[in-house]
Amino acid sequence: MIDGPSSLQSPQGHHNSSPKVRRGIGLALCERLLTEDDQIHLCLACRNMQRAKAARISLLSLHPAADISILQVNLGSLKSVCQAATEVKQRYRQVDFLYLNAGIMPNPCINLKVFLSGLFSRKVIHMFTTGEGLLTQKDQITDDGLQEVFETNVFGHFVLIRAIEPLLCHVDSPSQLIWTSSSNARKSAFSLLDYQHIQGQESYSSSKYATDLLSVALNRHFNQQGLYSSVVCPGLVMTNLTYGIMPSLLWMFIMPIMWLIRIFTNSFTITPYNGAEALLWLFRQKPELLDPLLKYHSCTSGLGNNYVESRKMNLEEESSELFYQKLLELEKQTLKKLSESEEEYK
Ligand SMILES: NC(=O)C1=CN([C@@H]2O[C@H](COP(=O)(O)OP(=O)(O)OC[C@H]3O[C@@H](n4cnc5c(N)ncnc54)[C@H](OP(=O)(O)O)[C@@H]3O)[C@@H](O)[C@H]2O)C=CC1
Ligand SMILES: CC(C)CCC[C@@H](C)[C@H]1CC[C@H]2C3=CC[C@H]4[C@H](C)C(=O)CC[C@]4(C)[C@H]3CC[C@]12C
Repeated sequence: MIDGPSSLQSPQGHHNSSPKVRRGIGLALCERLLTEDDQIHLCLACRNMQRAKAARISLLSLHPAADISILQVNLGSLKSVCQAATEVKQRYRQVDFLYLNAGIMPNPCINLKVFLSGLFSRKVIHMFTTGEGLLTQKDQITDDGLQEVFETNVFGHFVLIRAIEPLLCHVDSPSQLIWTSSSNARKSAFSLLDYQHIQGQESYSSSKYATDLLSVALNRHFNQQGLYSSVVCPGLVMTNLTYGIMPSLLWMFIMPIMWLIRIFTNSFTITPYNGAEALLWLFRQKPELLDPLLKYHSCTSGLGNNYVESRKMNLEEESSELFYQKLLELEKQTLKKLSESEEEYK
């Protein structure tokens, strides 16, 4: 099951208005998974059913015999997540792989001062690899009263996992959670006291660090029950997310520079196909043999060859446990509030 695989839309964002299709990492992953094994059953969990249907049709055009179903879920709404979980429990007995791919970076803004000073510093490659300190976002509050980036990128996924736990936990045949995190995840952007990132302007960076912490905690709590979690960084990929940072024309303009930078960094994967490398690699691994403290990076060499590199995450296991406990508490509160408001509505 894969959430956030759709992203089929015209470059302007007007659905169905243009035949030009822009793929995200999720859809590229689906194509690569079906090429790897066309016997699998794929369930695409998307917020927009029209885009989900278009994604399904596009996958079927390449793999006509594939078994693909769709499911509606908006990770920014707890009600929708709970409804989706109920539907999953009705449809399936076991989920072998859950790709937690959906993610947002709303209203991004580039800090040109940081960019220019980074350009002439020794940290220039690090800056291009991680985007550290270069981007700020304007977050908003969802109907559940939570920060949108936190709910969409972290908490919605967490509630979904918890709600379908029985389908994921089978000691005799392990299941895998695979999160699309980022090298933009930064410890200093995250605080346990403000884990939703209400106060700062780097909600994306904070949410991806939260993802890394959560994955470590999930391994500690669920490995013995046959559930394993890993995090991936797809590298810098041209998708709706990056086209939200700068207009396509500007990206086109700086593309030759990016090809040049590719000689010095392996993180400019650029295409969704390349970006999905580590996600696909994890599909082939025995989860019991993976180190929970590693992040798996999709890499593309200057000559365009894809490979996977693992790097140790900058986190402490105690913080991951504290964060996990905070999420459990928040889940209890928010689900209680949700059921109370549904009772009231009846
Ligand atoms: N592109 C990059 O350079 C990098 C991306 N990533 C991560 O990769 C993942 C995929 O992003 P990418 O393919 O680049 O970008 P896209 O914007 O193309 O894909 C994001 C996906 O998430 C879905 N989504 C967003 N909000 C919700 C929601 N509330 N409920 C359900 N689904 C939702 C989108 O659905 P819809 O189709 O309806 O918009 C879309 O399918 C993200 O987690 C991102 O943070 C990490 C590092 C770098
Ligand atoms: C002003 C221009 C001429 C050039 C600006 C370039 C920047 C906009 C981009 C340079 C590096 C990019 C990024 C690096 C890491 C990505 C990370 C892995 C992710 O998850 C989301 C996107 C990135 C932060 C991405 C964003 C654009 C850059 C900062």
